[in-house]
Amino acid sequence: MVFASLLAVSPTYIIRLIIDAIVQKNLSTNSLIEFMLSFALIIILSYLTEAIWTFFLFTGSYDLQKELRTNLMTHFLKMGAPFFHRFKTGDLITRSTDDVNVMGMTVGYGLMVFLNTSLYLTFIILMMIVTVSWKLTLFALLPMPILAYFIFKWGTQVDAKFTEAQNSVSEMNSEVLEIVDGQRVVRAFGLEDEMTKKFEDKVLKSRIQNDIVSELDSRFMPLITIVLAISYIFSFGLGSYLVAQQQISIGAMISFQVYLTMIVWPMISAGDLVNTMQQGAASWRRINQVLQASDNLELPSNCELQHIESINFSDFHFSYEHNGRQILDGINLSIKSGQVIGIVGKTGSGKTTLLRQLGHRYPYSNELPFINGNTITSYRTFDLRAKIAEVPQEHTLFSRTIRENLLFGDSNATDNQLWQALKMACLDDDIKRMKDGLDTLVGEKGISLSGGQKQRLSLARAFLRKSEVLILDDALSAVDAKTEQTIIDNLKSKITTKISLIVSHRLSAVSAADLIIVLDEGKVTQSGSHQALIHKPGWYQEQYHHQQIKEARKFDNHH
Ligand SMILES: Nc1ncnc2c1ncn2[C@@H]1O[C@H](COP(=O)(O)OP(=O)(O)OP(=O)(O)O)[C@@H](O)[C@H]1O
Repeated sequence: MVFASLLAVSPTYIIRLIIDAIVQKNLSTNSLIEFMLSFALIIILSYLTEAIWTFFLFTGSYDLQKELRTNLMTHFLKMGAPFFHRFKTGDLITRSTDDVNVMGMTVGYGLMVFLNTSLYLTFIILMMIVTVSWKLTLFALLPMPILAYFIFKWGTQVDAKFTEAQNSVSEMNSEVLEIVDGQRVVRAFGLEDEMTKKFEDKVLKSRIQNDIVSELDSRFMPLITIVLAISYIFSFGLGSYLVAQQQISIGAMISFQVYLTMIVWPMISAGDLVNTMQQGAASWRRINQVLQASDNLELPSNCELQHIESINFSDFHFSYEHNGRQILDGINLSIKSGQVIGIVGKTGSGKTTLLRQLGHRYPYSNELPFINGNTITSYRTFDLRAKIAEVPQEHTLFSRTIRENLLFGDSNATDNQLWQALKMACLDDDIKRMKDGLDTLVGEKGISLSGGQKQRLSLARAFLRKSEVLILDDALSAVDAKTEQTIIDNLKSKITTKISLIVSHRLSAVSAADLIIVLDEGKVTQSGSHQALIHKPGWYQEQYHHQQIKEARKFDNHH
């Protein structure tokens, strides 16, 4: 790098030697050829040294990008729900792509410009002082502090404005994801124009923010040109005077002007560098903000959880936000190994929340659930999650084959085991009918499967997990009553899971449970077996009659 900068400033010195030789009339053909050959050698060496160090610098920048992206992904995979409430998906995508690119640019291009500019400038100024005149150099550099002042002033503004611009890109990306994700609803409700308008507003906002950054950026170059023009005038005046006074040669004076011309590029780069560095600082803060963010679920406990024998909730309260509305309000529930528990109740009564908190999805409020008589937090979170298989309301399927989706449940499962799980979830016949069988691609989020098929695939995946606790959160809502019954029977007879928790709006799904609890506004209002509950006045009985009438009507309509 030092060598490259030295090479870059040396041709001007050769020019000076040639001019002085011409003026002194002692330029021989041989020395002219020597000068020319030196020029050629310098050009070749300059090319080689620059190419080599630029390559290494940019390789380093790509390494940094790789490292950052891997760190971000590892962090995302460790984080729980509160983290994803704080950062939207579009925002996380922007930070792991755009901001990482800016960081790479800062380290690669920025460092290159920084080293190049500072070394190059130092050498040019040294050459001005040593080979021409320190007085002339000082005089020529007098206007530079003005430049430094403005570069610093505008540079700090770039940081703030670029952060805003990146935030607006994050917002825009989140909007794209949401619209693409919900495009069916958008079309079904005829909201295309409205959504387009909303999106245009976001794009416009992002554009305005980026325009502000560009406007700040565009101020640097004209200022540098003006400051350098002043330097030219100063140095030309004093330079001519020094030549007239015979203090410096004409060659020295001309080479000084060439040095000044050479300063233009590093000065412009310096302006650009400030801009790049400020953008890099803003992006680094945005990346670091995500890397430092926690979901507040990390616990110091190190106790190994070997088996789950019992689960207890004792006067358990919970709210999502600190001091927020009580979602679970004094739950008492004892579950023993071998039991199937049904959880029913009005929508929004806290069923999903209760199941989530069994897996420590959100930070606990005050009380903690107990596993085997010990507080849940005394066990390693990893162990706890490994023992629980969950089929949530909103199933997640990956844009891969049916086989690959199933293997998420157990990566070592044989095809035979996959078929067994599919059979238990009553999906085997559907898959057999598909041309590619287990190798059928399910499309993004399982788009090529029906609602019921998606549910049953998630179910089969959970069956493969060989967990000790199986949670079905309204996981059978999209299958017909007969299939539902077969699945529930399989669950009771064929699956080795010790504890099953079934949330359902259809009472038939929980009728075979050992214990059913009815939740209402976070409280257990009724509990008992299906038989006991249908004979007790209350929500369960009302719901049972209501659903029976509905089933009877459906039956009549069919016949
Ligand atoms: N992540 C969350 N942050 C804040 N509040 C939430 C969150 N999830 C659910 N809630 C609130 O908690 C309450 C209980 O929701 P929950 O999903 O547990 O009910 P549910 O009984 O499972 O409902 P459904 O039968 O409709 O699925 C609701 O009022 C809901 O608005």
